[in-house]
Amino acid sequence: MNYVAFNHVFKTYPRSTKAVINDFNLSISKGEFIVIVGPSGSGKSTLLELICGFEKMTSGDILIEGRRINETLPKDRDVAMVFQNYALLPHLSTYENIEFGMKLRKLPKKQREEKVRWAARILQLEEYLDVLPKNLSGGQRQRIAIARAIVREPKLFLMDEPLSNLDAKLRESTGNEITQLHRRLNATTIYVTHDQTEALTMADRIVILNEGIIQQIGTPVEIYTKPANLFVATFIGKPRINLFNVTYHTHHLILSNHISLEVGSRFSPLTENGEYLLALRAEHLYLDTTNGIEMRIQKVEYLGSEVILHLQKDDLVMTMKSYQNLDYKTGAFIKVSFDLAHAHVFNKTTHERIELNHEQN
Ligand SMILES: Nc1ncnc2c1ncn2[C@@H]1O[C@H](COP(=O)(O)OP(=O)(O)OP(=O)(O)O)[C@@H](O)[C@H]1O
Repeated sequence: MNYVAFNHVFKTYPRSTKAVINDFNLSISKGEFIVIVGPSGSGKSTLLELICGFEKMTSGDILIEGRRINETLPKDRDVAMVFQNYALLPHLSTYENIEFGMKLRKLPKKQREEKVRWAARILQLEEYLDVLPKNLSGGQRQRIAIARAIVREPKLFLMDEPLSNLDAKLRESTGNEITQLHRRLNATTIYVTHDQTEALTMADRIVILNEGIIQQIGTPVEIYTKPANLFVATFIGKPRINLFNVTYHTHHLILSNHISLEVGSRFSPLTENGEYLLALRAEHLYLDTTNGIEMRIQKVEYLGSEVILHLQKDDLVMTMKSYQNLDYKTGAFIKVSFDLAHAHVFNKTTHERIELNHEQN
């Protein structure tokens, strides 16, 4: 049985004609960590509000353990939310903040204490139990918010950009803590972010949302290596995937500048003289002094273990990642070739992925 299920969920806000959530369908297994990622305004927060019950669906159903929760009051839905701004009570200590919800639910004092101590141990908050939130770091405050959620032992955890107020270093360590905590508690989680790196590093499965419409559902590897459409290909991956307008002609892809790339039978699903979008990630370009296209280095981004080169030849621009030679100079010329075994092709009008023959090169 699906642990959580969304069936044809729609949401249109009053006085609006556009669906902010448009036919959302998703089944989640118990213990899964689902990351919903999309740009600003894609409907991520709205979706969480529908799950909590803070907003009402226009149509559709949400089920938890097979039970329809459409009409269930927010307080009875058994979901716990962790917000980006922590939402801690400023006049209460760490201990009291973690305990607060249990007090409201009138749990016996002894049980409350056991749970606070358990959560504080897991989230390494034991030394801060008497401290007020204002005297703690952002990372510690977010850990209190998570502790407060886990003591509820809810059926479902919802996390709304919990790392977005933290600096880069804390974001990484708190992200790792959330992943480890999830493994330890096996808590079913829906985590919302606009950050594709968080999605790739944390998720069991990613749901990519744009303008309220699911673009793709898949594991991080599936999403990265087989983007379902142009939106997914360009939204996921850093630097942004290279895009080229191409025409397919007698086993060749013709780029702008009339550059012609010979391609094998892998590309045979393409129509003769058809126009397509070719997409290739920066790590799939390589130095090729014999047959490469000569490009000028416009900019060098040195990242320590790798370098990103911004290359140009007339109206052809692309980025290339290099891991071996890191000593490149702006203004120099290099010759590069494409590793077409990793290329993606999209329909120029619908932007949908076209499956190539994967076995052959
Ligand atoms: N209460 C509301 N009334 C009317 N429109 C709303 C309301 N809340 C959100 N919207 C609209 O719904 C769309 C989706 O907003 P939502 O906040 O869910 O997106 P989001 O992906 O969470 O964005 P962000 O990452 O910026 O928080 C936006 O166009 C927004 O303007």
